Amino acid sequence: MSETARSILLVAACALIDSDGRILLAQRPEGKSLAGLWEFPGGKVEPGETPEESLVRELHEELGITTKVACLAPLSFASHTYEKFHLLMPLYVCRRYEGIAHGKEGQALKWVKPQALRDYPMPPADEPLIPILQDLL
Ligand SMILES: Nc1nc2c([nH]c(=O)n2[C@H]2C[C@H](O)[C@@H](COP(=O)(O)OP(=O)(O)OP(=O)(O)O)O2)c(=O)[nH]1
Repeated sequence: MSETARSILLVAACALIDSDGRILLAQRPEGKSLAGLWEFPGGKVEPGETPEESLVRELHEELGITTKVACLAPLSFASHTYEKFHLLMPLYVCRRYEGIAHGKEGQALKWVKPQALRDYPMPPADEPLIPILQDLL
């Protein structure tokens, strides 16, 4: 391994879609890395979890909504080198869930039309995912 070798960080993320075809973005809070940027809900996959199980858990913890592994459809992934790690982030689409999303950890949320995604600054890893979502929706 070279001196600059980074470990891979596996993060599962979700494009939650509402009945108007809008996508839910969450703002990263102050004090965290990439603070203020808008991201897809999700988080690190913990040991012993599948990415899908991790997302079902995170969506409940972060947004208070309930969904199922079977309601998560893989769409694409991000693969991006950050300074401290290499992010590998599968992106799922979820259209079937119960409850009303609210920022349970104090984070701002926004339902965004696909054409307006570029109005919300996102982490660099997410950039290539935008046209994929715009094509889908
Ligand atoms: N959930 C999510 N994370 C993303 C996206 N894009 C992106 O680069 N990330 C990065 C930010 C974090 O480094 C990591 C997700 O970590 P996390 O949400 O579980 O944990 P965290 O923010 O508390 O982590 P940290 O930065 O405090 O270490 O993935 C995205 O669209 N959604």
